[in-house]
Parts: sequence; structure tokens; C-alpha cells
Amino acid sequence: MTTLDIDNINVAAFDPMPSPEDVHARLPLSTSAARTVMKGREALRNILDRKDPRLFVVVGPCSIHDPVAGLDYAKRLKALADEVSDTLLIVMRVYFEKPRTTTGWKGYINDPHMDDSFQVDEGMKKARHFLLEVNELGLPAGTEALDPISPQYLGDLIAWSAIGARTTESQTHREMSSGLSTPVGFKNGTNGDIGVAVNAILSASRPHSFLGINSQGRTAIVRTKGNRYGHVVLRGGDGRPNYDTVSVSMAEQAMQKAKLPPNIVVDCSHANSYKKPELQPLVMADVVNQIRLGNKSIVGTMIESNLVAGNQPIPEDLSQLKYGCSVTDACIDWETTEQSLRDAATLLRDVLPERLA
Ligand SMILES: O=C[C@H](O)[C@H](O)COP(=O)(O)O
Ligand SMILES: C=C(OP(=O)(O)O)C(=O)O
Repeated sequence: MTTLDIDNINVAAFDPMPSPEDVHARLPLSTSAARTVMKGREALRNILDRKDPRLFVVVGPCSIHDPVAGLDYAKRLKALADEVSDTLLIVMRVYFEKPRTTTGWKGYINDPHMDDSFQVDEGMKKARHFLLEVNELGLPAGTEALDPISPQYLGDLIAWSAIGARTTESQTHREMSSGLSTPVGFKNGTNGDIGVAVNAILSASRPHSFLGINSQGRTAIVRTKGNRYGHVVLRGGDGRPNYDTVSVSMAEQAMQKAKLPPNIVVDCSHANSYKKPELQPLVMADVVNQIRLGNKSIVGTMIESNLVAGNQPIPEDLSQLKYGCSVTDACIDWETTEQSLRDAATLLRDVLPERLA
């Protein structure tokens, strides 16, 4: 009997992966991208600290699968971001890692060719390249931190991170969040439970020591300082929304009870819009109305948006893919996005000064 008969019996292969340092050397952080990241993070911290009255909006495709369409989207979003910047801080949703309910395409890093070839090394480099391009436009990026190793490769290009509904309760994700350099939004559980997000914020605010990798790709004991910029993301659950005033008030109370600042983001998608993308602008309008009526706890929103509305299955012949259309959750189209954000900016403009009072 060999060791192989005992160990790794369900592992088919260990393929080499370049270290974070190698990938950074090939695709270094440019001065302009670094400026965008720093400015984006600072603005987000100021919103969470109530020094900036604006609402932040994490908006963009459910997932990036085509960097050409993604950059086309980013350029349009940058123009809109500049137009509404007195009222809204726009962060582009740049999601490369998809948590699946059971199985399915797990995102551009995991399978950049969308053909089950799983060229993770190539996916990581392409993802970094795309993030560099977005940041060089002057648009900060937000992403879901799903794989605990990825931040070593991409973390310097991210301004805002989300921990998804399926992983908010995971100790690994709370530990990772305690060391992330960005504010982190913790989604409520898929069943709508807000308690797991509150516990996650408390956990991530503390220092942790855990296994990870360093920039050379060596296994390391990672020792973190704790992240004080955790906040709750309400995304609905069990097929029911939770952005209404009563649910928001319940979330505020849960955070106050835990002695946490009541910082709440409303995800206009997922169960908050019954997974019907066309309802997202209604959720956004409702949130804006809550703010106009005096709500002070809602600091941000999320919207799943793409160039084209809806979604599409991944075809075997990739040349059949519809340009600018999601291959994961259905999105609203660009025109609807623009209208929804312009309306929000107009309606919020006059009430912003009261938010800091
Ligand atoms: O936003 C993305 C999806 O809702 C999430 O990844 C789950 O997707 P699935 O239920 O299609 O697997
Ligand atoms: C997976 C996502 O959301 P949630 O964790 O809320 O399901 C997402 O926003 O892509």
C-alpha cells in the first residue's frame, strides 16, 4: 500500500499556480489604478462613518464573462458616475467568483473559457487585467470575496467586498474579512436571517489567526488586525423581500443591540426583487423614498445590471453568446440602469445635507 492509497484519494491532480507575487509582477498596480482604489475606499469609509452623506451604489453585471462587453459597460458607467457624483458614489460590480446553489459555471476565474477546462491560472490573470482596466478608468470596483486565496491576487484592486448569503455564516469567510483592506458587506442568509450577518460583522471586527498563503504563495499563518467596516446587506430570503421599512428597522435594532453602527445596504436584486430583474428599479425607488422620509441607516444599494436585459444559458458554441447579456442571474439593461440612477440622484440631491444632521 502506498501513501497515495490513503491520502488525497478523491483528488485527481495538483496543477501549479503562479504565486500572487508572479501575477502582480506581470500585471503591476498602476499609479492611476491605485489612486482609484484608495479614493474609492476612502469615500466608502467616509459614507460608513457618516462624514459623507451620499448613497453608494454597487452596480454592474451579475458576473463578468466577456471582458470586452464588461469594459464597454464600465465606460458607460464611468460617464454616469461622474454625472451623479454629487449624490451617488458609484462602484462597479465586478464579480468573478459565483457561489452556486448546487452546480453551474463558477465564474471567470474558475473557468475563463466557459468550457469546463478550468484554467484558473489564466482566469486569475485575466481577472486582474480587467480590474486594472476598470480602475484605470477611474471607476472603483466591488466584488464577492468567495475564494479565501483570491484576495492575495486581486485585493489591491478592490474598493468594496461582499460576503455572499451562502458564506456569511462561514468562519473561513469571517476570518478572511477580518484581514481585507476594504469595507465588507455581509449578506443576510438565504433564508432571510439577519442574525448571521450581525454575528459575521462582530467576528470580522476582531483579530484572527488562520491558515492562508503569503505573496510568495507559501502556506502562512495569517494574523489579521480586524476590520471595523463591516455592514449588513439586506437581500431578502426564502423568496421574500426584506427592504421594507419594518425589515430595515428590525435590522437597525439587531445592529444596535450588538453595539454596531446601523449601516445597511439594500440589494435590489435576489429575493428583494423575487429574482425578477425588472423589479429592481422599484426597490431602488422605494429605498430612495425611505431616505427622503428620513431614513439614516441605509448607506448603499446594489443593482444587477448589464448592457442587455435578462440572462442566457451558456451555449456549447460560444460564438452564439448574446453580447452584453448575463450568463448567471438576469439583469436590467443599461438604459433602465441609467434612468433608475438618474432618478435616484435627482430625488436625493436636496435631502442629502439632512443625512449628516
Ligand atoms: O447572484 C448570483 C446567484 O444568485 C447565485 O450565484 C446563485 O446562483 P444559482 O442559484 O443559479 O446557483
Ligand atoms: C451570489 C450573490 O448574491 P447572494 O449571496 O445574495 O445570493 C451575488 O450577488 O452574486
